[in-house]
Amino acid sequence: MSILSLRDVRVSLDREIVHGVTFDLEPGGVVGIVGESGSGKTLTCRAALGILPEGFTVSGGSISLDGHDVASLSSKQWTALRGSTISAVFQDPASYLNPSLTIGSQIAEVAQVKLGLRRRALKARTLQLLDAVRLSSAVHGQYPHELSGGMLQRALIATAIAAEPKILIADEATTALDVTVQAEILDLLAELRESTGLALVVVSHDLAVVAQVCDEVLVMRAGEVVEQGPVEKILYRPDHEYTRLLIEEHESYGLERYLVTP
Ligand SMILES: Nc1ncnc2c1ncn2[C@@H]1O[C@H](COP(=O)(O)OP(=O)(O)OP(=O)(O)O)[C@@H](O)[C@H]1O
Repeated sequence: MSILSLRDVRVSLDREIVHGVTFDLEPGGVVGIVGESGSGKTLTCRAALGILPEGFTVSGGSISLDGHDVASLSSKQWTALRGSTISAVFQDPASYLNPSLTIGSQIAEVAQVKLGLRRRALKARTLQLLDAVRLSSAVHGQYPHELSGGMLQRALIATAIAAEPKILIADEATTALDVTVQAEILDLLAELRESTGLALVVVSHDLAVVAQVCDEVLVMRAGEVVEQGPVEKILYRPDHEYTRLLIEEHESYGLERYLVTP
């Protein structure tokens, strides 16, 4: 059974902005959403997370999260699911971490609130999470300003997976990082998928990012899904002119690295 299922999801403010998104995410699967800025990728993710900005509503379609129709969830039920079933990391990790608390205490706080762990178990879990995101145990006592951008994104991923969610949404999570660090973070996400069965939704304007980690891709433009299918199909035999344009744009900086001749 799909762990996350969107059926013709529409998001509106005073007018409809996202015009119907449909996909199924299986446990351990990876769905990518690619498209230019403003195409509706983030709003789609926020709808799935139940955190649409003020004034926005899911105006059509349905979202099923771990078997629950989210339209019927109370805010208390939503809060319980967020973190422990579905979690997210966004661009600019520094703004999601508290500058005055150590990284260890911020990871521990999530594990404490969501898993109810106490002192010793909490410390063990925090160190295990740092190890899972390939950060040394020294980072436990460090503050956000002491870490590089790549390390901050790893720390944020550790907080996002602290309560053992089944789904992680990575929305432009590697965009601000240089290419090498970006590849390392994508490798980390792939590793977590392998080792924990975490299902991923990877959002990027960069087709190369999506090609590296995804099974299925949705190509969005101006709130519409213009094309959708297995990553090999989209990369090798795109039907839509806009997808071909995205591929051409990216060939200049190395999309071919991810294209394995079938
Ligand atoms: N808080 C907001 N208030 C008003 N309009 C918004 C808000 N958030 C998004 N929008 C509008 O909704 C549309 C879709 O935005 P969304 O953030 O989903 O796009 P995106 O594909 O994720 O783009 P980006 O890559 O720039 O984040 C855009 O046209 C944007 O202007």
